[in-house]
Amino acid sequence: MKLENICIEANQSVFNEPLLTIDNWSIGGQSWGIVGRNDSGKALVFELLQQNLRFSGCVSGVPSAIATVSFGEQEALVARELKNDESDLLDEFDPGTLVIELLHETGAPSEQCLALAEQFALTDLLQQGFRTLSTGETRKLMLARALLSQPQVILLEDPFEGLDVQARHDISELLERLAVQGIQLLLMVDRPSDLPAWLPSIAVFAGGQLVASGQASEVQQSSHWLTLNLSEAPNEPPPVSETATTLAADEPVFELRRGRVSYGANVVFNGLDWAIQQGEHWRVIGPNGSGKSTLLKLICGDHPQCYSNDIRQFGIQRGNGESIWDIKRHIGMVSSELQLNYRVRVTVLTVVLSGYFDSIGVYRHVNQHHKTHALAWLKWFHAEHLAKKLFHQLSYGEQRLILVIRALVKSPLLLILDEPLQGLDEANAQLVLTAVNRIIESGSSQLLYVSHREEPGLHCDCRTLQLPINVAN
Ligand SMILES: Nc1ncnc2c1ncn2[C@@H]1O[C@H](COP(=O)(O)OP(=O)(O)OP(=O)(O)O)[C@@H](O)[C@H]1O
Repeated sequence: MKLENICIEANQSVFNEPLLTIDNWSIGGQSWGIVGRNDSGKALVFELLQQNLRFSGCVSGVPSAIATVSFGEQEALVARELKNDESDLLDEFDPGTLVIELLHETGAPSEQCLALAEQFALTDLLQQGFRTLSTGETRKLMLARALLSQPQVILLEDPFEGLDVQARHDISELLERLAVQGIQLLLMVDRPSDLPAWLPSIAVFAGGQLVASGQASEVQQSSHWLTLNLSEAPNEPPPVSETATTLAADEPVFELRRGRVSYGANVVFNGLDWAIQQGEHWRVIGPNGSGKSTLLKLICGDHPQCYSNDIRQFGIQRGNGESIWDIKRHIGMVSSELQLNYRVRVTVLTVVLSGYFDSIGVYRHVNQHHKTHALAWLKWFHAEHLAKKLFHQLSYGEQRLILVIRALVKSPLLLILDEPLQGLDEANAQLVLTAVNRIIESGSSQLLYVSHREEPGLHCDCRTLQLPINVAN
């Protein structure tokens, strides 16, 4: 493959800088790592190779059998599933297309589907609906579908995000074997540390240009682009509001007694006794599918089994007539599910403002104080230039950053960050960690942090809850 004299223009205004220019990139037939900041233009390379947008210049030698594993593909599948959602007709939750059907859709023979399901630890989930899968399970399914389509080239956007340590290792090994067998992989990551060591070549994007490309070892040694651009956190503290807790001194922030969530015979957790006391910060860890997001949904009041559990939080015993908003007003939350569900057509500023009201979109009067404060947060994250843009037009990483800001604006009593750095480049990831560290120092929020990665930049004395927990009755 070869790209020559490429220019992709921004379509809003002739005065805009081009979104991406590439003078000459001989991709050849080998595999590449592609790296760059969230706004570097690197994601457009995938669009270009699939001829999904208008460009000038020459793209040659692109094989016809290309498979893509990206957040965009995942969103498209989620949208398709939503369209087919029959929950209203059935008057019960529609779990969506079965995993086995999604594998068969690729046209691959049944035995191949089953063999790949085995390889991706999906065998136990074959009869489960797409909408019930955990984040990591969904990522594995997307990869399996891509492989079953017999591609010559696979475009992979952040393929390791959301995977547990074992799955990361297994899938990296699998991709390496595929590359050796001659399937060409273009593997895009936001953080240079995520580039697998076995990739023979690396291309670096910055400011809408291809700035370095070649043999991995040479680019890594010579390219200052891989370490540069760690924008400094602002000197001034983030605009944290003071929140006074109204809880009695011995009241836990959250308490679950003998917690149990199950789907038919499938028990996610059982006998889980756990409390977040005032002043405590927690990390919840565990492999894909171990129940981390399920637990967070119990805390946020978003899980149907909230009421069959013994939960006390923010001074309220659940099930005593409280409204969901009585719970949510104490919580600021980021998760992949929230990002997938934030589908209204609104500006970035509106998304940030919706953090004050715990809503998707804003349906209440917004006062000037809220606006000024939201803009101060955007400014702190060097993101004020995004304020008037439409949220759904941002890159995946930019969207994640905006949702983190949305969770922070009201300085919630409980700050729940479920993989907050997914899709963020190194600079934005460090900014988020700095903000979280400072919020914790200020004592305004208690942190509940979920991630498969160790983040040395998070300076927090966290207690750890390890899932799964399944204590027999
Ligand atoms: N409606 C449902 N029916 C059957 N199983 C379900 C349903 N909803 C969730 N599950 C299963 O419950 C398990 C726990 O899911 P959860 O999202 O809590 O895992 P997780 O620990 O957050 O995983 P990840 O690290 O991949 O995000 C998963 O195996 C998932 O497939």
